[in-house]
Amino acid sequence: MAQQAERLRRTMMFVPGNNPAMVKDAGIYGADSIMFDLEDAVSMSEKDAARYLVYEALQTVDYGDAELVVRINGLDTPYYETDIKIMVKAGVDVIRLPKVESADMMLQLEALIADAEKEFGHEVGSTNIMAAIESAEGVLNAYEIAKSSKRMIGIALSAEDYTTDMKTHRYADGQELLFARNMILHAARAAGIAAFDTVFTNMDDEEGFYRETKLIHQLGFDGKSLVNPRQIEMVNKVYQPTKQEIENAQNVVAAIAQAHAKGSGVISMNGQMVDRPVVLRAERVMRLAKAAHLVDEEGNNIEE
Ligand SMILES: CC(C)(COP(=O)(O)OP(=O)(O)OC[C@H]1O[C@@H](n2cnc3c(N)ncnc32)[C@H](O)[C@@H]1OP(=O)(O)O)[C@@H](O)C(=O)NCCC(=O)NCCSC(=O)C[C@@](O)(CC(=O)O)C(=O)O
Ligand SMILES: [Mg+2]
Repeated sequence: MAQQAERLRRTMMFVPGNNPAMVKDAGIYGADSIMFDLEDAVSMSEKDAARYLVYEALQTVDYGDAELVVRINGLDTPYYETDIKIMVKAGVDVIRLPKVESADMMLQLEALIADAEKEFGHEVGSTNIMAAIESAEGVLNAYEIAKSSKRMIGIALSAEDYTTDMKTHRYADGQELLFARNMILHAARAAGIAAFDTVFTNMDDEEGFYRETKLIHQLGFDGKSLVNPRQIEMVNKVYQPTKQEIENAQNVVAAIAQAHAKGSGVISMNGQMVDRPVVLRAERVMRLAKAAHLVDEEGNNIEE
């Protein structure tokens, strides 16, 4: 079972499952999660080929310590049952269900995954799941979806389909996504799972991508779905803690160590009581700093 809370998922990059070159090289770009797509990036005529290619790649290609996700086809298609079987057989880390509108859909997915885990001798419960919310109904049901299963690692906003459903489209200022982003964030946080923002599809608008990534980082999203490796570095930069944030986090971690050495649960720092949310925030800052190679495994600064 992939580490749920501790795992960083700043970048979850879509890789068209029917593109051999992209599937083979997907691991060289450093995305935290690689998401092989069997759904909307793959035409009807290529569905079997994509499934077979991803099945083979999951078992033969070395993707390093990236989390391996597959977006299967939706429950309203003839493909999803075979997608589930084959991806569980291949040992994928996470199955992402698109166009989710209810908790029942996640329970249906979970039952099919459990059957496949039993069939292929995998530990039942070892495959994580996540939901892509792509419609008004899905947004309104976000909380029930988020808490539908212990396997859930997160929920994601899929704004291309969502804005179509809302009879609008993507604008530069993102006002059309305000409600959906906040609903998905609050649902995920209330359910204790991760929240992922939507893809940004204009490859040439670096400024717009940076602005949108700064906004979703400020709102509290764990990360963003991506469509191109050129976007990875930008997201990692935005999620990189400042020197001051790292120093504060190092002080909190040192204060924890001192308190525990004295057998005390209460932590204080410069006379200020340090409570659980502060400790959790500091631990996340240290994980982000390690991922950005700013500190070593022990949390000590790495001189640039
Ligand atoms: C956009 C473009 C054609 C541009 O191609 P270009 O070739 O111009 O890109 P370049 O930058 O020139 O490529 C430089 C090098 O990177 C390689 N490379 C590029 N992209 C790569 C990649 N993704 N994975 C691995 N490798 C990659 C490329 O092969 C080259 O390798 P090499 O030749 O060896 O140098 C390409 O990126 C692409 O196809 N993206 C994936 C699109 C996709 O998956 N759409 C479906 C998911 S969204 C959706 O469904 C909506 C949603 O559902 C979303 C939700 O649910 O959240 C909703 O409703 O909102
Ligand atoms: Mg979509």
